[in-house]
Amino acid sequence: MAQPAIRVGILGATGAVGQTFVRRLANHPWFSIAALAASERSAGKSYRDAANWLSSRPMPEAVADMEVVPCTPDAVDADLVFSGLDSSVAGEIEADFAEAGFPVISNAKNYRMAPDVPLLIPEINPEHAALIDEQTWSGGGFIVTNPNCSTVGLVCALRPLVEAFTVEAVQVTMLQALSGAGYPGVASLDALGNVVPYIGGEEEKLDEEPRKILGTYADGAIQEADLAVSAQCNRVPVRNGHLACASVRFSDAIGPDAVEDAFRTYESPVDVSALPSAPERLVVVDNAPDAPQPRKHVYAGDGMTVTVGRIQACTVNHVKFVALSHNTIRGAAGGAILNAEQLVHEGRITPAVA
Ligand SMILES: NC(=O)C1=CN([C@@H]2O[C@H](COP(=O)(O)OP(=O)(O)OC[C@H]3O[C@@H](n4cnc5c(N)ncnc54)[C@H](OP(=O)(O)O)[C@@H]3O)[C@@H](O)[C@H]2O)C=CC1
Ligand SMILES: N[C@@H](CC(=O)OP(=O)(O)O)C(=O)O
Repeated sequence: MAQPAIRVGILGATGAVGQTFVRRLANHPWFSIAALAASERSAGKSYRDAANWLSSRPMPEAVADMEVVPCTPDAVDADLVFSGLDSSVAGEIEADFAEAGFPVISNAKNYRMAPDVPLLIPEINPEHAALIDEQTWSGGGFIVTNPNCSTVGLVCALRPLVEAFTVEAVQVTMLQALSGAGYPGVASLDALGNVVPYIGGEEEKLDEEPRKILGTYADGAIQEADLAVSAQCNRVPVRNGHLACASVRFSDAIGPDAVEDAFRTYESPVDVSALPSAPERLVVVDNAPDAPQPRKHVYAGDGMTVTVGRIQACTVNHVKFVALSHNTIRGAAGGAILNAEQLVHEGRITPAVA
């Protein structure tokens, strides 16, 4: 299907996540970048001067000379906005845009657990988008969020298991990349040759977000999944890629072969061929004894596929495995762009009529 051109704004465009939005939207087949917005510190400057460009690939020419505008609805002329805003300001600014009638596709944590806000992964819970109809912003806009970057990898691996079996409990140890802390992030003397077993607020998000994502939509609300998750989160000296070392307890004695089969046969409820950012497979299994590794596997499916390996029987729970996801692509900007594609595909976002 030929898609109309949708003009997008990026809130927080100068930040680490904002730059990933810029890179992945620069040549997008449906979306064109119409506005780059950031704080008053950046507004009025060219994007080239305002952004401390972090990627090893060059800044797209088409945005380098665009003027950065403030994060206010009257300064942004677009059909939708992506938000890579710092969470200390995202709550208020995203609300202003929703009030002004914008679809807000947010990567920030502020509204994820709000009862009327979808916490969306199209290949897992596309029906949760119906929560948009429960939102009551005066200007008719809405907010849709994507999960925390560690939650994403874990739930993509859990979804095939929840569909095939009854999952009772999950114990997960996360090894999280430095890029998750943004730039400049963790001090080099803390990061180098070290592991920091604390990421503020992260374990709580992993305990609660999966229950909403894997929950059931009915009559304008989500019934959370009955599933206990206990997480321990560590910052490790890796550039990109969050590794989840998980063990799962089922209601019955499910073994590793059945779990591997569930990963291999999982079919997304949406037609992924219709969505430009969707990978062919949400989850792939790699049975090499030393897979998955951030350096070798993090760009599976252009950073949108989760790689699972080390699937084994567990003597405490039933089965254990390791799942790797790209934290700033599937776990942030790539996931948000995929959400917007799904909402366009469903007809919930359309270009404004001039
Ligand atoms: N890094 C990652 O892997 C992940 C990050 N996230 C989340 O994404 C969000 C952004 O993270 P990250 O990109 O690392 O953060 P950065 O600090 O790199 O970027 C923050 C952005 O917010 C803008 N901003 C800050 N204050 C204001 C303000 N008062 N008004 C308008 N804009 C403002 C900044 O603009 P300026 O440059 O002008 O200051 C910048 O564009 C956070 O909510 C984070 O928790 C989520 C998942 C993964
Ligand atoms: N806390 C995550 C990144 C992040 O900002 O998460 P959230 O989107 O939930 O605020 C990490 O450190 O890897």
